[in-house]
Amino acid sequence: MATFDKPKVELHVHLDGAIRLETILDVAKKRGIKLEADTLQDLMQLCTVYEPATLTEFLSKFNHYMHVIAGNREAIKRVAYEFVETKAKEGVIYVEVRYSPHFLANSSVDPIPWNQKEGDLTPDEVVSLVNQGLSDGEKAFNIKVRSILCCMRHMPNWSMDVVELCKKYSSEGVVAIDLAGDESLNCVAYPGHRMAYEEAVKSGIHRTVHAGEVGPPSVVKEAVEVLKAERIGHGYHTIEDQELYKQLLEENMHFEVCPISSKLTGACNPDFTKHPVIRFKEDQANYSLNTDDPLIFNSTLDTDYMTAEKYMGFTEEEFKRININSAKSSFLPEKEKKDLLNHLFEAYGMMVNTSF
Ligand SMILES: O=c1[nH]cnc2c1ncn2[C@@H]1O[C@H](CO)[C@@H](O)[C@H]1O
Repeated sequence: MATFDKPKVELHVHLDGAIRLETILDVAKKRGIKLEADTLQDLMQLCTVYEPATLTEFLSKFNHYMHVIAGNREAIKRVAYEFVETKAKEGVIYVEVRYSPHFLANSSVDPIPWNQKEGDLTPDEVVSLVNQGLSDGEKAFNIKVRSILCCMRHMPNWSMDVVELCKKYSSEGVVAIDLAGDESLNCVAYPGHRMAYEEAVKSGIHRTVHAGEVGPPSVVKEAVEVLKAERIGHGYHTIEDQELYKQLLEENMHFEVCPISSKLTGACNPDFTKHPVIRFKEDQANYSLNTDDPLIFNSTLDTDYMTAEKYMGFTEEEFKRININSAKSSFLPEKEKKDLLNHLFEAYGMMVNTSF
């Protein structure tokens, strides 16, 4: 039985970090792509981070399989659909899933990623395909799914495209923009990212930013002050700047916490009993628990919850509280947010809060 066997909300998970190993093998076979591993076991060995590494080492894992899925319409739709099935099985009733449309394209993207040959799949069509897969999954597995499009830290020239895609596909479930990638390479957001986030503010596109995962509190500050982030991806290192942390607590900033990820990317002390989320919990901060990249961490949402329970003193009450906060901090419109909250209140045996 799951650690917290009740409906859950997940806000921080990468679609391309949540692909099934079986699917990678199967698509590679169908497309005639030679992989460095041809059994599930070997592929897992290749793609998984087992011991605490660095964010850069972790990000290099994507090199082993992204070329299999990228550029292939059927595979992209399939991955999105299967993702929804996985989340439904984990007891998630609402999930916001993120990815970089450029990383899955092989046309109208410079440079073409993963050493692919140029083809005719644009980032725009990638978003449309993912939307179809997610929407088919929503119907089949009866959960609600929305998506977030990622800008990449090292690719500021893609960011304006990303915000335009957010605008274009807002009626098809794209709810926000994100900035992901290697925070340890460059900490200050390039003008390309800043311009994209300014456009997001102007156009009413919601904003989250990976910040303070491995980087210093100044990256979090920049995310909030310059990029106008409404949520912070990870944000662990915020607590090293007490003044900033206090300010964000007062503003009820939402932190998207990913426990297992934070150990294996080297973002946090590998001793879970010293994890910053314990401080978040003590301060009754606004945060969620998430998987981030379950393929690479060989994890599930339950293993993240289990970790929180076993090493961080989480109780059923806290799990309920954070899921309610996650729903409140989701990027759904107010009416849908209320419906989601009511669903949770009912499932948790709580009074429906009409004052919200
Ligand atoms: O924990 C993380 N920190 C920063 N970037 C990440 C993390 N996990 C995945 N990605 C990056 O986001 C891209 C789009 O989904 C992934 O391809 C990966 O490069």
